[in-house]
Amino acid sequence: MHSSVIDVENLTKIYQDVRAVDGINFSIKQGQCFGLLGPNGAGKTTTIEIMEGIILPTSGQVNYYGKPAQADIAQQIGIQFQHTALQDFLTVKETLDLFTSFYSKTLPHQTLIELCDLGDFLDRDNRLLSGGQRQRLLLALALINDPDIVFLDEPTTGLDPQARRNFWQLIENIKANNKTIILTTHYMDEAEQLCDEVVIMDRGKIIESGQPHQLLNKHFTDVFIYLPLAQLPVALIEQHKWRILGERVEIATQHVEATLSLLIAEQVSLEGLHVKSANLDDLFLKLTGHSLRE
Ligand SMILES: Nc1ncnc2c1ncn2[C@@H]1O[C@H](COP(=O)(O)OP(=O)(O)OP(=O)(O)O)[C@@H](O)[C@H]1O
Repeated sequence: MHSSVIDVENLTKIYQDVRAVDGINFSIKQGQCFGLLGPNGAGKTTTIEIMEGIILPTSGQVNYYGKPAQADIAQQIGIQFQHTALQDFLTVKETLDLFTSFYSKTLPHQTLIELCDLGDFLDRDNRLLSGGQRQRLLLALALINDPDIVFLDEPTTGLDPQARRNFWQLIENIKANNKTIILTTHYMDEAEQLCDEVVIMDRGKIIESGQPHQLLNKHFTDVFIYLPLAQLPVALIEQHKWRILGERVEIATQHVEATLSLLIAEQVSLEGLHVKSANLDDLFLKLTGHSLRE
């Protein structure tokens, strides 16, 4: 059996003078949540639309289970698009009925309702759904044909923090069913929470790839300790990199325990102390020199 579900090989897409995707390669394994990250215009949507068979590449190819994707790939995958128009004047339940009629093989409605937590608003008109409810319905529609591979294109953009976290739980539920998930997102906390592996794209190229925590360990050795400025620990700053940020001092250390022990030995108050490791936002900034949300 072929070990990866999807192999993207030397994929390139050129629009007039724009190399939207520029010779990228990656593989996705069964059951992984795979993140495609990058700023606006990096080439993420173009890449997943080629993978979904919606647009053709200029060169290169996408293999599913070791073979070039066939024309009927849409029947085997599930897609949650960024901007799906839902039919007005239909309820959530009627929308499930409508989409069920498009496929020969479908999941029972009760399974979809439980998996995507639709029970509270089944009889509500699509136009009256909150942002989070709408995304949950769109997720159910992406799962309706019980696909093994699910594409989620920025599924939590525009949701409030609570709705985002609720949605993450649904994605975890889908992962637990051994589905392979391809996720694009602007939110680095989301990628860190959900993705087993990520590729970071910029200007059509992959600039880094791997497991989020491996990437962070590879690129960052320092952990940051923050203290109120009034507690500026003189003994400590002699031995560490540090800088003042407004009302706080930031101390960089590679040995958190030793640094904290030193603080305690110096009888520095730990009131208001905060410890932070680098995250994928920091990594992106380091790799590209600009922030992901610019
Ligand atoms: N149909 C098209 N014709 C011409 N240029 C295009 C077309 N589609 C995309 N592009 C260009 O290709 C580049 C990559 O776009 P793409 O939408 O894939 O980026 P993205 O990473 O998905 O961005 P976003 O996060 O904003 O969705 C951009 O410079 C974009 O302007």
